[in-house]
Amino acid sequence: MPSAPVPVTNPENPKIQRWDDIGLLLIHDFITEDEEAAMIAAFHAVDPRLDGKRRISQHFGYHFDYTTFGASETSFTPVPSYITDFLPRLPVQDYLPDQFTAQYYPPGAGIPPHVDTHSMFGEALYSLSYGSAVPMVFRLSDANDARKMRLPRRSLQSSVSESKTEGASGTNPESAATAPDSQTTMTVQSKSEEPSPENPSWELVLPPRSLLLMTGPARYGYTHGIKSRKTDIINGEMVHRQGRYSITMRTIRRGDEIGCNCVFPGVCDARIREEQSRPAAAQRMDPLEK
Ligand SMILES: O=C(O)CCC(=O)C(=O)O
Ligand SMILES: [Fe+2]
Repeated sequence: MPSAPVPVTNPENPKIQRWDDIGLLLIHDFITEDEEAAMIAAFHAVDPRLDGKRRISQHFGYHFDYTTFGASETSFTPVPSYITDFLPRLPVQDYLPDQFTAQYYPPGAGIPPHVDTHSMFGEALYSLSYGSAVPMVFRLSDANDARKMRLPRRSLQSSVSESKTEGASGTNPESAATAPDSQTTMTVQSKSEEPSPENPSWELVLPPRSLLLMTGPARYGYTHGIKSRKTDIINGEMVHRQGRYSITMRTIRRGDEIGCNCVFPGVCDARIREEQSRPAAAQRMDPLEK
């Protein structure tokens, strides 16, 4: 798989790498080793499991509501200080995240490629990595992703693959993979039946203690995911996966802010809702449906 496009590194601060054309920013050593150790201890004080096969998630702040696919206004878990302590260091300070998902990936676990919901969350989407490095796979979305995001949910459920492989779902992983009440390995088609993607995917290694910020195309038009596998090739060397942790941080949109007018309508939940509420004849004429 091709490696990531070459970033620009700020000579005054070599810890910061930017891919400005697609809206990605990676800050190395965003947290200290002491902070990392405290965060891992805090995670396992709540849930001691280390050796399962699946991701384990802990939610803080406003919870995700699986019926509205937005934030729940009634269900709130106080945000621990190990998170609030680093918020003043985030690169975007105009608005701060208020929804946090801490996840533990046992060695081998991944997350299907997806685009996080556009309409319900602000542009800045963060992933803080700790515990160990993992390659994140990015791919500019294509017509196949757009098609999959338009499949009725029931048909997604009924075509769940027997193979239990994680397939590209091009949707929010909260619905496809982490929802406690949904099947965590749901896939639309088995991999062998998948049409080849039009756009190449590439991997970006997320080192432990690094902060990834996705904005613009990286946030709205690219899918991101982590392959489920036991080994990775990192800097040309085969490395056995170790337990990895991440905190995904999002800012909930409320009231009039809910919606999206991005330039990636194919994978935009706001556009899909709009299309699907149009009369059937107008839907048939939609160029995305061709
Ligand atoms: O674990 C990560 O770094 C990313 C998780 C993710 O993509 C998500 O929760 O939407
Ligand atoms: Fe995501």
